[in-house]
Amino acid sequence: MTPSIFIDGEAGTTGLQIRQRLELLSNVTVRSIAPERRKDPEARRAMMEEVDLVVLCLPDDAARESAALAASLGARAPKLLDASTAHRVAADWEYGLAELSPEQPARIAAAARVSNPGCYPTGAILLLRPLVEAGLIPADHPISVNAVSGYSGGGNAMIAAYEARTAPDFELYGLTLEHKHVAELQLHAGLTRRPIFVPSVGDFRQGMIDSIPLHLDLLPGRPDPAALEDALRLRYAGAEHVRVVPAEAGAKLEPQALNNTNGIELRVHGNARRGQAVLTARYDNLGKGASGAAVQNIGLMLGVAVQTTLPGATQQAAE
Ligand SMILES: NC(=O)C1=CN([C@@H]2O[C@H](COP(=O)(O)OP(=O)(O)OC[C@H]3O[C@@H](n4cnc5c(N)ncnc54)[C@H](OP(=O)(O)O)[C@@H]3O)[C@@H](O)[C@H]2O)C=CC1
Ligand SMILES: CC(=O)N[C@@H](CCC(=O)OP(=O)(O)O)C(=O)O
Repeated sequence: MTPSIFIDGEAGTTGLQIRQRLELLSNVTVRSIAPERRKDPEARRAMMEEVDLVVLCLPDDAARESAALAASLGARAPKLLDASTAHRVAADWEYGLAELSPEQPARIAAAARVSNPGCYPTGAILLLRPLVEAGLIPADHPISVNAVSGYSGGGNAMIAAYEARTAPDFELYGLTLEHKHVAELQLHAGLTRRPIFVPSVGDFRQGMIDSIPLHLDLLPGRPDPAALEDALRLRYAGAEHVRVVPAEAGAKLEPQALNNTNGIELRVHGNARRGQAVLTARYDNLGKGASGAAVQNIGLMLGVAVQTTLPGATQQAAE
């Protein structure tokens, strides 16, 4: 029998994108409840009892409630994949970033509860963790992450505001330095010092860039940009969805090139003479930043082959 999946919150931005990707597969069945009962705990609990895996695409509090509903089923509880921020630093949930380490795919496959990574932390963690592990960046180094997202990152409410033309063309936010992604970014990048994180959102639907400036003369051994790029290349050799791309001199970077794919491009833009570098990660906030990664995790958790890119997406070398 093909494994079955219930998406709790399937009408939301992330839920819809996961559903679109799962509809391409013949080796899983997606089950739904009547739209008018989507917030009814009894209907959700009954559906949870019948499926192999539940994907939570809900606001954080609703995700916690839904996880508790599933736990109340005891031995009949399905596997859970949570797309919200609620469980990303919880010790009893596995972190669903398959490229976190060579062991992570097997850990995700074996876990009953997996939290899907946040959109912004995905790029920053993939850039920083290998460099911290290689000793090129000390764990307590002061790190700043600047990022820009398409407006779909703010879910249905932000999409409606941009489409009604009532939102600004571009704005910085998170300026209290308390953004919900910082704890996750710090933990999974392996940093002991809390990074500064400055997100921003612009008038385009989807696409994301994280960028991390570095003064190379403050790093141990004063590495040149090529040493950073080599470490990333070594770490992601053979990774299906991560591509380390040489930065071209004078190149510009726009955020939408990988939209609807599950790919991510990492670059080291360096100036050896100035002893400076900027690390960048470019991806789709709804792809590798959310639903693409979720479907990748579903494949691992259910042991089935999946397609993580939407049809019609520009085929990227990263895929
Ligand atoms: N957008 C993005 O780029 C990303 C979002 N996420 C995460 O995914 C989660 C969902 O976000 P997103 O899809 O953007 O949000 P949306 O606002 O687009 O969708 C949320 C969905 O959840 C439903 N919902 C809300 N409360 C309940 C409840 N108590 N019971 C059942 N359903 C409920 C909403 O229904 P209704 O509208 O009727 O209230 C809506 O359909 C969030 O935790 C977010 O952090 C993760 C990665 C990226
Ligand atoms: C533009 C925008 O508002 N983005 C959201 C992040 C997206 C999100 O909530 O998703 P995850 O935590 O699940 O990745 C924010 O900054 O809160």
